[in-house]
Amino acid sequence: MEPHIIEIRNVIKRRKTKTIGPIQISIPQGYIVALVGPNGSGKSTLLNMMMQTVFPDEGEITWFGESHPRELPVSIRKQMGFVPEQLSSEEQHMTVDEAASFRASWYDSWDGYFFDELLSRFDVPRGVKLRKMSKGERRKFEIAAALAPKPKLLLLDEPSSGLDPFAWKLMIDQLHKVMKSMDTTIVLSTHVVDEIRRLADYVILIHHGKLLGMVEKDSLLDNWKECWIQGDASIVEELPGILSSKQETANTISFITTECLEVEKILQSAGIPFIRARSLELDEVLRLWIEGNIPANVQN
Ligand SMILES: Nc1ncnc2c1ncn2[C@@H]1O[C@H](COP(=O)(O)OP(=O)(O)OP(=O)(O)O)[C@@H](O)[C@H]1O
Repeated sequence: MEPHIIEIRNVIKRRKTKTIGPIQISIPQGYIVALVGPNGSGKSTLLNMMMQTVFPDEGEITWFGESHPRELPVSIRKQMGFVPEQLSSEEQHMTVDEAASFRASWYDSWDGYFFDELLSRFDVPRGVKLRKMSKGERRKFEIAAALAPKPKLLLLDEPSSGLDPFAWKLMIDQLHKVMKSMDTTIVLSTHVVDEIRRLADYVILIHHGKLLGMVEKDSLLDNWKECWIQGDASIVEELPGILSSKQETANTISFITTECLEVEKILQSAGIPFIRARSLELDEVLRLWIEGNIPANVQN
């Protein structure tokens, strides 16, 4: 069985206006997992519970196979990096160099050369206090500082918020690099479809605090397709995962399926070729999933 770096079992967090959970997820080691969902769905709350800056009201979380319901030991925290939604208040009054030496003293694995290289590639001014920086500059500092200790587990809350396109591309490249070279597991919340497409191995979808499931991104893109074949509605009625269909011409019908790989096999054995097939865009898939259409191979 694949090792899991974090396991979340029946976790519930009650907020004033919303309950997040119950949530049950296992994050596989060495992958990038995108946490996706509309505003207020509970992504930041979940990341904060994974970092133990928020405690669940019910359920259990294990890190590297260990449960620490009261306090995460320093030895575990040192293996984790976190870019929260908001910059921590104590660092706001520090310059980049002060904040970096504060973090370097805490993380044994801090790689100062890597940090310096990232800062210069991101073009972050060093002598300025963090609170006086632009939103994007601060974000770039935070990403560089989270990557510098090369953590085993990296939690990123909307990391690209405020980044310009050049910094965004650099961030994507660096996350790939760290993941590959250090076998780092990355969990990131995002609203950016291109970020999910470029980075994620798995997608977790949350809506109104409820977990809708976790699925391999490639399986979503390979299976959720719009297809055109020769035939009529009677053929489509027999196919799995059909969400909708439309008679395009007298003998051409188009349909959307969530199980294209299976559909392809069935049509092949019936000798019916695809005229054309196109993968749905990720945002279309996520919308249809939120509307209650469950992907094949979903884990929940
Ligand atoms: N500290 C808090 N106290 C009370 N309610 C909170 C608190 N933090 C979050 N909430 C509520 O919990 C719900 C989930 O919020 P959360 O920030 O986790 O969502 P999100 O998915 O990260 O949203 P966004 O995409 O807008 O960042 C929201 O309804 C929010 O109002």
